[in-house]
Amino acid sequence: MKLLVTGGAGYIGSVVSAQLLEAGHEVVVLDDLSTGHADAVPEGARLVRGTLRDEAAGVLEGGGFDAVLHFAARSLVGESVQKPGLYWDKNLGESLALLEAMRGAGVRRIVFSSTAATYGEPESTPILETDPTRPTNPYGASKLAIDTALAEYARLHGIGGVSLRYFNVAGARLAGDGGRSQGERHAVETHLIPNVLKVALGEKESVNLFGEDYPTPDGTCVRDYIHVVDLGAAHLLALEACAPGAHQIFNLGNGSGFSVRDVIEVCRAVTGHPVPVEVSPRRAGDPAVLVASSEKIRTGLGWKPERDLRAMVEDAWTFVQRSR
Ligand SMILES: NC(=O)c1ccc[n+]([C@@H]2O[C@H](COP(=O)([O-])OP(=O)(O)OC[C@H]3O[C@@H](n4cnc5c(N)ncnc54)[C@H](O)[C@@H]3O)[C@@H](O)[C@H]2O)c1
Ligand SMILES: O=c1ccn([C@@H]2O[C@H](COP(=O)(O)OP(=O)(O)O[C@H]3O[C@H](CO)[C@H](O)[C@H](O)[C@H]3O)[C@@H](O)[C@H]2O)c(=O)[nH]1
Repeated sequence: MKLLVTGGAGYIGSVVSAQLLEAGHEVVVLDDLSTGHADAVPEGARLVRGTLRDEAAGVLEGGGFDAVLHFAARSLVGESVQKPGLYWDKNLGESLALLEAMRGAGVRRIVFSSTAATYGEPESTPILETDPTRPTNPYGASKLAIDTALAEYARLHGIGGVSLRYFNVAGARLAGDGGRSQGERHAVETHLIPNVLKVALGEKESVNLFGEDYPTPDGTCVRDYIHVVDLGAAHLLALEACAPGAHQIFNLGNGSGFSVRDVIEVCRAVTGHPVPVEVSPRRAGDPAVLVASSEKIRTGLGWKPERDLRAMVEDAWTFVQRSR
């Protein structure tokens, strides 16, 4: 297939672009490089630099594209609380421009990066796709609005859409001899594992642990971590599953929860560094427990994660060491 990958210069989009190329697809990346890196775009993919609003229609029109994989977004929860307008504009507004561009060009399949943040504070665990969606911040609300728009474009314009609701994505794609590995390198890093690894690298003295008074076994937040390569495999299946006129939603997590202390322990074991911890107050808006039921994608699309938390930390650790 000929595919447009929005956000393909970012962490997840660059990994999935490499997997798509490996599977024999043709890839064009559209990215404004607001948080991505041109050199993360894998060899063999063409990069068009620009926003969805400015460039999507021009790229898609007459381009012979079969489908779009839509990763481009602003995704810092804290920033979204400070600047809700930016998140509505950049996430919902630019996604609507993309959907209109697809409609104009007759491209009918889209796989979209949705998020666990659409659920907000869950009522029960593990979270099912049918559970209530009550986002607690503008980031999650803007992503939920895009899911809703996709359902309308499916119903009214015959688009085939799949929303994948990622839980906590981690790890890296390590390339073989001479190839370029891809992983997380955000200028503003809020995610737990890369922040712990910065301590192991000696770039930070200690890791902040945001809250140890949660109603969880060790008092720290519990999350469901998924390896970025397993996540990518789900995109290939989702692409095949796009059916005109239907919008489907699947959770994407490994289905087991690890506390912040568990994660730090695994990082200590992998790096051999003691990783000092500084306990700080809770981070605003963090739910105590977020664990996915991934039954629907396992039975519906035959997806199965193959990599555990230790593999995620090992690959992220190899990546950051190679990137120094
Ligand atoms: N990382 C996670 O754990 C996680 C969890 C849930 C959902 N997601 C979603 O997955 C997607 C990818 O996340 P990531 O961690 O790779 O983020 P990232 O910031 O590394 O990648 C996003 C990419 O999109 C580009 N971009 C942003 N806005 C754009 C626009 N309007 N036009 C063109 N390009 C634009 C950026 O330059 C960047 O390259 C996002 O949609 C995010 O919301 C990520
Ligand atoms: O330096 C840090 C960073 C994080 N944490 C804690 O570690 C856990 C995981 O935090 P991350 O920032 O790594 O991930 P989140 O669970 O906050 O975020 C993930 O889920 C969100 C939905 O809730 C969004 O989808 C987001 O993009 C995705 O990365 C949280 O309890 C957080 O408080 C720390 O203690 N110290």
